[in-house]
Amino acid sequence: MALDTAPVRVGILGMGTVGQGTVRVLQRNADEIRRRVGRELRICHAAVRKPERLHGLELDARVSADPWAVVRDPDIDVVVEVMGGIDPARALTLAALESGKHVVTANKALLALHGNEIFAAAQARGLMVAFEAAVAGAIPIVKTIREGLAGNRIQSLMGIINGTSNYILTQMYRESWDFERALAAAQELGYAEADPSLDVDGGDAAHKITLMASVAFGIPVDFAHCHVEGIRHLQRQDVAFAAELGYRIKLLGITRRCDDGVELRVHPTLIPASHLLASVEGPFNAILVHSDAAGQSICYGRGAGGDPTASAVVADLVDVARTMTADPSNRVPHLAFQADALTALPLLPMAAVESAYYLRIEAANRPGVLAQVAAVLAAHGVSIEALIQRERLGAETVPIVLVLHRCREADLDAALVQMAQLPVIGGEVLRLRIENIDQQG
Ligand SMILES: NC(=O)C1=CN([C@@H]2O[C@H](COP(=O)(O)OP(=O)(O)OC[C@H]3O[C@@H](n4cnc5c(N)ncnc54)[C@H](OP(=O)(O)O)[C@@H]3O)[C@@H](O)[C@H]2O)C=CC1
Ligand SMILES: N[C@@H](CCO)C(=O)O
Repeated sequence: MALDTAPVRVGILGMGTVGQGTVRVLQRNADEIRRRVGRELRICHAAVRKPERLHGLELDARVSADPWAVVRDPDIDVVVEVMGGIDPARALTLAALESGKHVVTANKALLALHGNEIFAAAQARGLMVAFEAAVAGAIPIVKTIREGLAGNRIQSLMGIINGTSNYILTQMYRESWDFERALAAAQELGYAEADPSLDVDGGDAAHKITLMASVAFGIPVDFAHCHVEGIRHLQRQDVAFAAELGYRIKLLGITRRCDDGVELRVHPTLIPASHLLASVEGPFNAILVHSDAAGQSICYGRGAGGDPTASAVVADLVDVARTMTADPSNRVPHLAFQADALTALPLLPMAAVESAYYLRIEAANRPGVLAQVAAVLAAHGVSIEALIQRERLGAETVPIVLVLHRCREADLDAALVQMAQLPVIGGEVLRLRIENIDQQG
């Protein structure tokens, strides 16, 4: 059969960081891409709300202020959605599919919340929704899981998947900055989302781990059951105590297949300082995959930025261009498993999770306190592995840091409720989870 050599006609929604990066990469590598695909990927129509922000980018395409003009353009084969947000991105994506266009998107929030609806609409029409750029920027983790590890039973994924929070935690460790100063620097450097609470409160990482869990385990997208904690409440002293104990604190997205279902969670986590993930610093991302045949694999790279994210957008465009004329049933399924083989495994509540823990307790500076704390923990079957207590001469309260052996989170929850009632405990107890990565799957 002769190869179709007509240009693939691309419409693009949004011309910000990722949109401009996509145009740059398509222009810079046009020859290389054409050699790979056998045809040109041509941006024919772009939705640009503020042309003055294009910084001299030359766009040889029709330009409309209204994104609907791109979606309704009958001369477009693929729509790239890099506007972000839910509305109108959701309606535009569904309308693009309705009118027979494939979609490439970097919008993790949209897919984490509305992915099931969007993938079903695409499936019903034999169209592709490609989303490599939505997870960990340049790192081809979706392709790795969906295709490279397709022969494996995947057991767990654990990733540093938010560059902003990783940069903040790195600066808190390396420079002893407090959270606020590190966040301001991350914003200045352009790592943070338009709304940085998505980065520092864990929402962005939760969107990404939710999508990865679906691709790894063949489950529908279920953001509502993802447990999410961010890093706002961490203090410099926690980063320092963790280092003293031989750990680094990272905001991790974790998903793990267990006997009773699937764990899906994002929270700051202590990991051994000697583990490869601990050395992932600044805005970089890395994902550790445990699978039965391959064992452990790590993917590392730039999780954000115009050109790195465009790398993933363009790779998706190449995939779409290569298979748009193929029988849809012969394409790689959106979520790695055939749509009728997705299984809604139960997503486990945090109470059912087992973990080791770090506790920081602000306690009265007087004898007998430790004994009371230990007694409460023991009453709930929770045992202490290590302890740091600093003398502060004359101070009313002192921090006590405990490392706890693995226990069920429900047991620790019950112990913390009881501990909060001890008159010697001042303020909230900080609880962080510890993943001793090398020792568990
Ligand atoms: N930046 C990054 O490193 C990464 C981003 N992503 C995702 O990529 C997407 C885009 O992010 P990014 O490029 O950083 O965002 P930007 O804010 O830089 O760009 C978004 C662009 O879309 C435009 N836009 C938004 N709404 C509309 C609308 N209704 N009509 C027309 N134009 C509109 C904006 O215009 P205006 O300027 O007028 O508001 C802006 O030019 C998001 O989903 C993000 O989560 C994914 C991975 C990495
Ligand atoms: N704000 C995100 C961009 C990439 O999704 C981050 O910091 O990782």
